Amino acid sequence: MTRPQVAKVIVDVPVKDTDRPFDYSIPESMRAWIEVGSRVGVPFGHRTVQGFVVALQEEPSAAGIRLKPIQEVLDVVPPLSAELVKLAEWMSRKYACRFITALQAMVPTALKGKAERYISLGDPAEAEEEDEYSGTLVRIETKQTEEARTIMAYVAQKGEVPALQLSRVFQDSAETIKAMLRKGVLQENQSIKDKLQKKMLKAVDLAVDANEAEAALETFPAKAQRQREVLKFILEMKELLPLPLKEILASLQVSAATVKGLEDKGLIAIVDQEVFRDPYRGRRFKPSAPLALNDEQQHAFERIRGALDAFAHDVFLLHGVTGSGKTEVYLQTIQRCIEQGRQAIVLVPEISLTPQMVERFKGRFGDQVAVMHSRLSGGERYDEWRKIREGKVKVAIGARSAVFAPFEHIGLIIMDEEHETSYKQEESPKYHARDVAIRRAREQGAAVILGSATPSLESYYAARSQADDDFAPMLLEMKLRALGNKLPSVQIVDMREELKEGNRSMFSRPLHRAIEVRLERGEQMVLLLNRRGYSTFVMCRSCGYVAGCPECDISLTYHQKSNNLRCHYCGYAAPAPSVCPDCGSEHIRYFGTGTQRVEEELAKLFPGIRVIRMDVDTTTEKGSHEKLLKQFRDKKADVLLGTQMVAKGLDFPDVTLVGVITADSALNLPDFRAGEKTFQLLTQVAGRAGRHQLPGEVLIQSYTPEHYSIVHASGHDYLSFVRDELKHRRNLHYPPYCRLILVTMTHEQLPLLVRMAENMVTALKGKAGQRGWLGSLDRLTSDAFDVLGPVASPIPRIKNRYRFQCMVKWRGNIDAVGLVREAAEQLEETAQHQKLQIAIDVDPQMLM
Ligand SMILES: Nc1ncnc2c1ncn2[C@@H]1O[C@H](COP(=O)(O)OP(=O)(O)OP(=O)(O)O)[C@@H](O)[C@H]1O
Ligand SMILES: [Zn+2]
Ligand SMILES: [Zn+2]
Repeated sequence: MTRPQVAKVIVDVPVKDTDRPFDYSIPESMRAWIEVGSRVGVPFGHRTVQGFVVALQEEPSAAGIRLKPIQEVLDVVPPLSAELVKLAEWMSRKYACRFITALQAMVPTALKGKAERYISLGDPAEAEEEDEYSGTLVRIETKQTEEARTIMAYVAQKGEVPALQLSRVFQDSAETIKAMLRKGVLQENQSIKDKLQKKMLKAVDLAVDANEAEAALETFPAKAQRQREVLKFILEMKELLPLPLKEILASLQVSAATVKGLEDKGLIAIVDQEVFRDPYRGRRFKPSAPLALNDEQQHAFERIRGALDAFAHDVFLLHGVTGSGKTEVYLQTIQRCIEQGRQAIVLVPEISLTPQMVERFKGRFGDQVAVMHSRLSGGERYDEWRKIREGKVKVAIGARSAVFAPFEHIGLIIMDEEHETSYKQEESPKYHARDVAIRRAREQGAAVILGSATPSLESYYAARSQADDDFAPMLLEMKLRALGNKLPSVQIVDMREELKEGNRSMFSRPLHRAIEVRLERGEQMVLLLNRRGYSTFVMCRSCGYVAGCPECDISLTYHQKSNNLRCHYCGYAAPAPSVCPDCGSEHIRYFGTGTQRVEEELAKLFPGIRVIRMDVDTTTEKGSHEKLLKQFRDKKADVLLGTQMVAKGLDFPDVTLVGVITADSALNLPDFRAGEKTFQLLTQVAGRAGRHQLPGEVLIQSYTPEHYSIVHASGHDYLSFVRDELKHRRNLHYPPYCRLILVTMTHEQLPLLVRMAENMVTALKGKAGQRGWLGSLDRLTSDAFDVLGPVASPIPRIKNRYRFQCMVKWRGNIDAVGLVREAAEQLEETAQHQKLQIAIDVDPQMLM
C-alpha cells in the first residue's frame, strides 16, 4: 500500500497570510501515524509551530519541489476526524474566521498544550466487551496477534509509557496500536502529573463552631483587618465549607499568609480535599424507566422516530409549553437512536445550570452518558471527550461546544432551550451551535430536534415560512402540560401605581401578601431578579459622580465580598471609595438592585424567612449550583432567589409562587431582541410554578405593564407575541426579515479610527454595488444588501481602544460574508502598521 507523502497543514500562526494550508513532506517513519485531523509540529520560518493536517496527497503537486518535512506527530490518535476538519473549514467560511481558530475550538484544552500523555493497559473488563457492529469479540482478537502481545508486554512491564515514545519504539505497528487504543486494550491518559496532583486540593474549613468564630470576629485587633475579612467571608459561606483556598484568595485578593494566620489562631483549618476526576463517580442516579407518552408526546415521538428510521436529515422544531414533557420525548428518541447503533448529542444552555437535566439522562442511560461540563477541570473534560471518541458512551450532554463531540455515527442532535443566546459564542470563532449542529447532522444523515417553550423568532419563522432551503424545520407542537395541570395564572403589578400610593419598597403589596401566604402554608417560592441591564454601580448622591473605568467607557461594578470596584471588560480593580473623589461628600454608595439587596429586604420584611440566593457570586465554586438546588428541593428554604439562572429548566413540585421583581429592566437595552428576551425570560420563569399537584401563581412587577412582551407573557400567548414582534422586525428590517453582520473596528486613536470606519463602509457599498446587490431592504425582493453606520459602538472604548461599528443587513442568495471579509482584509492590509483591528460577527446576538 502506498501511503501519502504530502500533508497539507494549517499552521497556528496568527498572521493573515497563514490562513491557508501549507504543504509538508511526511517522513517515512511517520506515514502510518498521520491522518487528516492529526496534530503536528512543523517548521515555519525559523521556528517550529503546531498545526493540523487537513488533507493528504500522494505526491507533491509539482515535480522537483523540495518540501520541508513534518517534524513531529503530537498525538498517537489524531484529535480530530476528517469530518470535523471539514466542518471547521465550513465554519471558517460561514463565520469569516481563520481556519485554525475553528479547528482549535473543537479540540479539548487539555490537548492544546504540550502536556505529555501516557499509555497504559486498559481496564480488562472493558476490553473484553463485545463489538456491537460486527458482533465479534474484536478486542480479544486484537490481543491475540503476536504484535499486539509484544506491545502489551512492553506496556505492562513499564506500567506507563509516554505515548510518543511508544509510537517511536513500535514505529511499524501504528495500525495495531491505534486499534488497541480504540478497543480499550490500551488506554491513553493525561500526564502522570495531572493524575497525581489534581486529586488533592487545599480547602478551608472552620476549626471551631460558627458561634465561637462569630464571637472571635468582635475581638480582632485593628491591624488584623484582612484576617477578619477572611473569617467573615468564611462564615458567610459556611453552608459551602470546606471552601477551596484558591477561591478565597481570588475572591478577597488576600495572600495565603493571611489565611494561614487564622489557622495559627486555631479558628480555621486548612485541609486537603479530594477532587474526583469523574464528577459524577460514586453518585447514584435514580434509574428511570420510559414513561407512557401522552398523545402530543406520542405524535412528536413518532415523527422523529420516522426520521431516525429513515436515516433522514430532518430538523424538527419542538415547540412545547413549559412542563409539556419535552425531556421525555428527547429521552425516548435517544433510546431509539441508541438501538440503531448510533449516537446522540444533547446540547443544553449551560450544563452547570441544569443539574436536574444531567440527572434525568444519567438516570435513563447510566454510564452511556458523557457530560461535558464547563466547570470540569481540563483533565476531567479530556476524560469525557476520550470516552466519546473511543465509543465508550452513546450520549454526550454539554453546553455549546459539545456540538463538536467526536462521535462518528451521530443519529440525533438535540438542542434544548434552543432560543438561548449562550448558544452563540462571543469570541472567535463566533459560531452558533444551532447552525453547526444542523450542518453536522446533514453531513452525517442525522436528525435534529430544536426544543423550546419559547422558540427564537428566527427558528419559528423559518418553520412557518418554509422559505429557506437550508433551514426549514418541521414544527411539532405540544400545547398541554404533561401532568394535566393548567399553566399558572399570571398577574401583572403596575409598580407606578405602587409608588403613587406611597409604597417605595421593591415588593408591591400583592407580592408581599402572596409571600406571606406561602410562608403560612409552608409552600415554596421562586423570586427572579432580571439583572440584565442592571449593574451595581457606585454613585455619589450629592454630585452624581459615577465611578467609571479609566480605560473603558463604562461604569465600574461594585463587588461587596471584596469591597472593591471592578471593570467587566478589562478587569481593572480599585478599592471602593468611602468619600466621593469629586466633591468629597460621604453620600457615596452603591446602587442597583442586586440579589443581595433583595435578600436583605426579605429578611427585614419577613423575619425568619429562609432564602437561598443563587447568582454569579454564590455559584462560583464547582458543584455549588447543584448543592443550592438540592437544599431547596430538600425544603431547607422557603425562597429560591436568583437571576436568570433560576428561570430555566427547573422542576420543583412544591413551588406555588413565582415573583418577578422587575420585569422590564432589560427592555431599554440597545438590542432589537430586548422584547423577545424579556418575553422568553418571563414565560420560562412563570413555567416554574404549579408544575405538579399544587396550582401555581405568578406575579410580575413592572413599570411598563402595557408592553406587548409583558402582556403576552402573562397570557402564555406565544403566537400573539410572535405576531406583534414580527411586525416590529419587518418595519425596522431586522431578522428574521434579513440577516446581520456586525463589523467592529478598534484603534487607540479616534480620528484615525473614524476615517478607517468610513473607508470600510464606502468599500462595502462599492463592492456590493459592483455586484448589483445594493438595494433597499424595503422592497421585499430576494437579494438585498445595505450598510448602516459607521457609528460609535454602544461601549465606545474598551482597554483604551476606541470602538466603531457598522452593520450590514442582507438577504437572499448572495455571499455577503465573503464580501465583508474581502473588504476587511483589504482595509487591514493598508492599515496593518496602524494597528487597526477588525472583528466580524456573523448573525450577532450581542450588539454591544
Ligand atoms: N408521559 C408522561 N407521563 C407522566 N409524567 C410525565 C410525562 N411526560 C413528562 N412528565 C413529567 O412532567 C413534568 C414536566 O416535564 P418536563 O420537565 O420534561 O417538561 P419540559 O417540557 O421540559 O418543560 P420546561 O420547558 O419547562 O423545562 C416532569 O415532572 C415529567 O417527569
Ligand atoms: Zn460627589
Ligand atoms: Zn475597563
